Amino acid sequence: MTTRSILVPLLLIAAAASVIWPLVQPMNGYLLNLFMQAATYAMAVLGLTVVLGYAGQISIAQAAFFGLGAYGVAIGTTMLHLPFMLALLLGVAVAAVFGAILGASTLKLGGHYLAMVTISFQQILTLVLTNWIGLTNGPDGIRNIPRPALFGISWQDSDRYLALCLVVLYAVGTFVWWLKGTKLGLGMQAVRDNELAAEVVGVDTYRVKVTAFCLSALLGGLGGGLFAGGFGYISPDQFSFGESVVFLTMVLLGGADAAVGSAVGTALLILLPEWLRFLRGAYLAVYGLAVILIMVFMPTGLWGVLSRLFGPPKRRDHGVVEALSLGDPDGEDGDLLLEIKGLAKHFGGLKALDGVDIAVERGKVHALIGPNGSGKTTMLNVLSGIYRPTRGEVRVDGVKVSGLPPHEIAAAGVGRTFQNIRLFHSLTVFENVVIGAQRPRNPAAATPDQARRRALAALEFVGMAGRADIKVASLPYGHQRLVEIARALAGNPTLLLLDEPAAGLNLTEKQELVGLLKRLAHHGLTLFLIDHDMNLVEQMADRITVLNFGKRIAEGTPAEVLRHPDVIAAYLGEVPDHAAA
Ligand SMILES: Nc1ncnc2c1ncn2[C@@H]1O[C@H](COP(=O)(O)OP(=O)(O)OP(=O)(O)O)[C@@H](O)[C@H]1O
Repeated sequence: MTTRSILVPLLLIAAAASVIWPLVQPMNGYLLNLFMQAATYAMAVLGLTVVLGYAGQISIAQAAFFGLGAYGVAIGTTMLHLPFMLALLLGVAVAAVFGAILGASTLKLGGHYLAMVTISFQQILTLVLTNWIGLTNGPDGIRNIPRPALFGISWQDSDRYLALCLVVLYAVGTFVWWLKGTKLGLGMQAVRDNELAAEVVGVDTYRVKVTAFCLSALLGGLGGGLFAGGFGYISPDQFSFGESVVFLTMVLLGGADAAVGSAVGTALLILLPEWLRFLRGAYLAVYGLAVILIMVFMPTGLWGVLSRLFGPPKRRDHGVVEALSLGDPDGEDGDLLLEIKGLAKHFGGLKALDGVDIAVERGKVHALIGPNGSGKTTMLNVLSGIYRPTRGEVRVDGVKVSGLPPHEIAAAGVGRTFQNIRLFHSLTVFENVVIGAQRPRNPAAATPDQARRRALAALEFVGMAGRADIKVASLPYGHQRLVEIARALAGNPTLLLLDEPAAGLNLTEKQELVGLLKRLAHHGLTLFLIDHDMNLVEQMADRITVLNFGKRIAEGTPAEVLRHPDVIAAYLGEVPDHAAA
């Protein structure tokens, strides 16, 4: 029996006991307040687990959303005379709508914009709560907020109301814990670990970030609404910038990427001031020092450290490994799969691609070569949607994809790997590949179960199924390269773009890679690859296109191209006679 298998029932028993306890043994007012605050705060902190822990987006306005929920309940019950549950719904909806507007308007920008905007929003909300006296009663706050009558039971009694809050908290905690393993949750973690790679494997990163932010605001609103009912009185100072920092500290202290971490962090930051009260004047300094020390020495939070003590998670039984279906069963070999016409990409005055035409037949291996800086990676970035072309058109299977965002190009069946491997480093090998399998419109993975089976089949194909439950960051470089290829294959691409797949591999690894690529070609998958290793290119390619200074200078079979005088000149840095003439 593992420590983990003991821990889960223990947590369940503790949760059930904490709900039953206030019902059978009334608590004194001090303890009730402490527990009420912890339970409602923990809901808001769980919201931060979603937005910060899972999706990696910094929000410093959780107290504002908590306040919106609280004022929703306060105004709804005392001024609009709505039933408590309707007022709670109102508060939660207002918080979620503000979350959606704020997220949708800032998350396109990326970087630290969200943090900056949330700080401003937090400050503005505090000002509105303080100064819009007609609605909020200003600094005096709102009193006599009632509690609900639900299921024919009155929850006026504080012990009962606490039990209700705890039930809601555990439901929220279970939801947040469950969310982590869902398609959406894995998408959030992919965004957090590597946003560009997430887009390229088909995650609509903008939608995922806005959803995470909106969910976080909603949970903040829910916590705030129940807080208002719990204390019966609210005022603007309870929802200030300082409180947002407290929420943020709670989630970081507990461990941002686990639901249990939020509970641990909240409990600690609410209890710590009580435990340190005997220090009187020195209390704040010791409190601050304790928080700083925990953060410095436990960057993954208290739960991160504790969960490591329980040992690595059990290896999961992923079931029977299926054979990986590859290629396009509906397509005819020899059809044009990829058509690139007059493609140009300019960076200011630099013409990285300058009117390139390439046609790739279905089921063939097409290589793109050229000296350094000739535009190869730019071509792959345009094909996968990372760059919008300046001019020209790209069609895959007859469908125009140029100008689409990367996740839509992935959905059209274009997979890719990167020269500098881009994996989701904090996830396991299996999770990385499942995210690949979950790309939109993947015919081989319509359900979560099919996606898992597809991921396992892809891992088996590249020889990594035995390492499925290992954290990808702990793998050697060559294996990480294989996982990246498996992630692309799991998405069932009709066209696979490989950006220097042999880069950084030793000789043995290169030979294994050639074997793998040959198996892919044998299965009829169309490959479009860049590599500097001419040996690999010659072994693999049916046709080669050569770029120089963003222009196509040659195309043909390997034998034709590698003898071409312009190609030899481009690689040797000479100007061919006819060009000089
Ligand atoms: N984002 C960018 N902004 C400005 N210039 C860029 C950008 N990306 C690429 N370039 C320029 O475009 C040209 C082509 O670069 P690219 O990386 O596509 O070449 P490459 O053939 O892949 O080179 P290598 O073989 O060294 O990887 C280079 O001059 C490069 O400096």
